[in-house]
Amino acid sequence: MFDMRKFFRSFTFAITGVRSAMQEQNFRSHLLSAMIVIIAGYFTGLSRVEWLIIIIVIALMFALEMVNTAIERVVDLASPTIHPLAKQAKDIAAGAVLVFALASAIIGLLIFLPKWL
Ligand SMILES: Nc1ncnc2c1ncn2[C@@H]1O[C@H](COP(=O)(O)OP(=O)(O)OP(=O)(O)O)[C@@H](O)[C@H]1O
Repeated sequence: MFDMRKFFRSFTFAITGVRSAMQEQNFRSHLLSAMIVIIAGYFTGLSRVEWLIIIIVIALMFALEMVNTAIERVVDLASPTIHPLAKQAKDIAAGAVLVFALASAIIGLLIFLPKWL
Protein backbone atom coordinates (compact mmCIF):
# COMPACT_ATOMS: atom_id res chain seq x y z
CA MET A 1 0.00 0.00 0.00
CA PHE A 2 1.13 3.58 -0.65
CA ASP A 3 2.88 4.84 2.50
CA MET A 4 2.24 8.60 2.72
CA ARG A 5 4.65 9.15 5.65
CA LYS A 6 7.48 7.35 3.86
CA PHE A 7 6.77 9.41 0.72
CA PHE A 8 6.96 12.70 2.66
CA ARG A 9 10.13 11.58 4.46
CA SER A 10 11.83 10.83 1.10
CA PHE A 11 10.58 14.15 -0.26
CA THR A 12 12.10 15.98 2.75
CA PHE A 13 15.45 14.23 2.14
CA ALA A 14 15.34 15.26 -1.53
CA ILE A 15 14.63 18.89 -0.57
CA THR A 16 17.58 18.73 1.87
CA GLY A 17 19.69 17.47 -1.06
CA VAL A 18 18.66 20.41 -3.25
CA ARG A 19 19.46 22.82 -0.40
CA SER A 20 22.93 21.38 0.16
CA ALA A 21 23.63 21.39 -3.60
CA MET A 22 22.72 25.11 -3.56
CA GLN A 23 25.75 25.76 -1.34
CA GLU A 24 27.99 24.68 -4.26
CA GLN A 25 29.69 27.40 -6.33
CA ASN A 26 28.89 25.59 -9.62
CA PHE A 27 25.21 25.26 -8.74
CA ARG A 28 25.04 29.00 -8.08
CA SER A 29 26.62 29.88 -11.40
CA HIS A 30 24.09 27.58 -13.15
CA LEU A 31 21.32 29.35 -11.21
CA LEU A 32 22.58 32.73 -12.46
CA SER A 33 22.83 31.44 -16.06
CA ALA A 34 19.31 29.96 -15.85
CA MET A 35 17.92 33.29 -14.61
CA ILE A 36 19.66 35.19 -17.45
CA VAL A 37 18.28 32.71 -20.04
CA ILE A 38 14.72 32.97 -18.62
CA ILE A 39 14.85 36.81 -18.61
CA ALA A 40 16.30 36.80 -22.17
CA GLY A 41 13.55 34.38 -23.23
CA TYR A 42 10.86 36.62 -21.72
CA PHE A 43 12.09 39.72 -23.59
CA THR A 44 12.92 37.89 -26.84
CA GLY A 45 9.57 36.11 -27.00
CA LEU A 46 9.71 32.33 -27.34
CA SER A 47 7.15 29.83 -28.62
CA ARG A 48 5.64 27.17 -26.34
CA VAL A 49 7.96 24.50 -27.78
CA GLU A 50 11.02 26.75 -27.36
CA TRP A 51 10.10 27.33 -23.70
CA LEU A 52 9.67 23.56 -23.26
CA ILE A 53 13.16 22.96 -24.66
CA ILE A 54 14.67 25.70 -22.46
CA ILE A 55 12.96 24.30 -19.33
CA ILE A 56 14.11 20.73 -20.10
CA VAL A 57 17.70 21.86 -20.74
CA ILE A 58 17.83 23.97 -17.55
CA ALA A 59 16.34 21.17 -15.41
CA LEU A 60 18.72 18.57 -16.88
CA MET A 61 21.70 20.89 -16.30
CA PHE A 62 20.80 21.28 -12.61
CA ALA A 63 20.11 17.56 -12.22
CA LEU A 64 23.42 16.61 -13.87
CA GLU A 65 25.37 19.11 -11.75
CA MET A 66 23.78 17.61 -8.63
CA VAL A 67 24.66 14.05 -9.69
CA ASN A 68 28.23 15.27 -10.32
CA THR A 69 28.37 16.74 -6.79
CA ALA A 70 26.99 13.50 -5.34
CA ILE A 71 29.70 11.51 -7.18
CA GLU A 72 32.37 13.90 -5.82
CA ARG A 73 31.10 13.33 -2.28
CA VAL A 74 31.09 9.53 -2.65
CA VAL A 75 34.59 9.56 -4.18
CA ASP A 76 35.90 11.73 -1.30
CA LEU A 77 34.32 9.28 1.13
CA ALA A 78 35.62 6.14 -0.59
CA SER A 79 39.06 7.49 -1.49
CA PRO A 80 40.25 10.29 0.83
CA THR A 81 43.78 9.70 -0.48
CA ILE A 82 44.94 10.15 -4.08
CA HIS A 83 43.97 7.24 -6.36
CA PRO A 84 43.90 7.07 -10.19
CA LEU A 85 40.38 5.57 -10.16
CA ALA A 86 39.14 8.37 -7.88
CA LYS A 87 40.61 10.89 -10.32
CA GLN A 88 38.98 9.10 -13.27
CA ALA A 89 35.57 9.00 -11.56
CA LYS A 90 35.66 12.74 -10.73
CA ASP A 91 37.02 13.75 -14.13
CA ILE A 92 34.46 11.63 -16.04
CA ALA A 93 31.60 13.08 -13.96
CA ALA A 94 32.93 16.60 -14.63
CA GLY A 95 33.27 15.67 -18.33
CA ALA A 96 29.59 14.65 -18.42
CA VAL A 97 28.64 18.10 -17.11
CA LEU A 98 30.88 19.73 -19.73
CA VAL A 99 29.32 17.72 -22.60
CA PHE A 100 25.81 18.76 -21.57
CA ALA A 101 26.85 22.38 -20.94
CA LEU A 102 28.27 22.60 -24.49
CA ALA A 103 25.11 21.05 -25.96
CA SER A 104 23.01 23.52 -23.91
CA ALA A 105 25.02 26.46 -25.25
CA ILE A 106 24.47 25.26 -28.84
CA ILE A 107 20.72 24.77 -28.19
CA GLY A 108 20.55 28.28 -26.69
CA LEU A 109 22.30 29.79 -29.72
CA LEU A 110 20.00 27.89 -32.14
CA ILE A 111 16.93 29.26 -30.34
CA PHE A 112 18.04 32.84 -29.66
CA LEU A 113 20.38 33.82 -32.53
CA PRO A 114 17.81 33.68 -35.39
CA LYS A 115 15.50 35.94 -33.32
CA TRP A 116 18.21 38.46 -32.55
CA LEU A 117 19.76 38.67 -36.04
N1 LIG B 1 41.07 11.18 -4.32
C1 LIG B 1 41.56 11.66 -5.47
N2 LIG B 1 42.48 10.95 -6.17
C2 LIG B 1 42.98 11.42 -7.34
N3 LIG B 1 42.63 12.60 -7.90
C3 LIG B 1 41.71 13.35 -7.27
C4 LIG B 1 41.14 12.93 -6.02
N4 LIG B 1 40.27 13.89 -5.62
C5 LIG B 1 40.29 14.85 -6.57
N5 LIG B 1 41.15 14.53 -7.56
C6 LIG B 1 41.45 15.34 -8.78
O1 LIG B 1 41.39 16.73 -8.48
C7 LIG B 1 40.35 17.35 -9.22
C8 LIG B 1 39.67 18.37 -8.35
O2 LIG B 1 39.13 17.68 -7.24
P1 LIG B 1 38.09 18.34 -6.25
O3 LIG B 1 37.75 17.37 -5.19
O4 LIG B 1 38.58 19.69 -5.84
O5 LIG B 1 36.85 18.43 -7.20
P2 LIG B 1 36.10 19.67 -7.78
O6 LIG B 1 35.64 19.23 -9.14
O7 LIG B 1 36.90 20.91 -7.71
O8 LIG B 1 34.85 19.70 -6.80
P3 LIG B 1 34.49 20.55 -5.49
O9 LIG B 1 35.53 21.63 -5.29
O10 LIG B 1 33.12 21.07 -5.80
O11 LIG B 1 34.46 19.52 -4.38
C9 LIG B 1 39.43 16.20 -9.67
O12 LIG B 1 38.73 16.50 -10.85
C10 LIG B 1 40.42 15.09 -9.88
O13 LIG B 1 41.07 15.23 -11.13
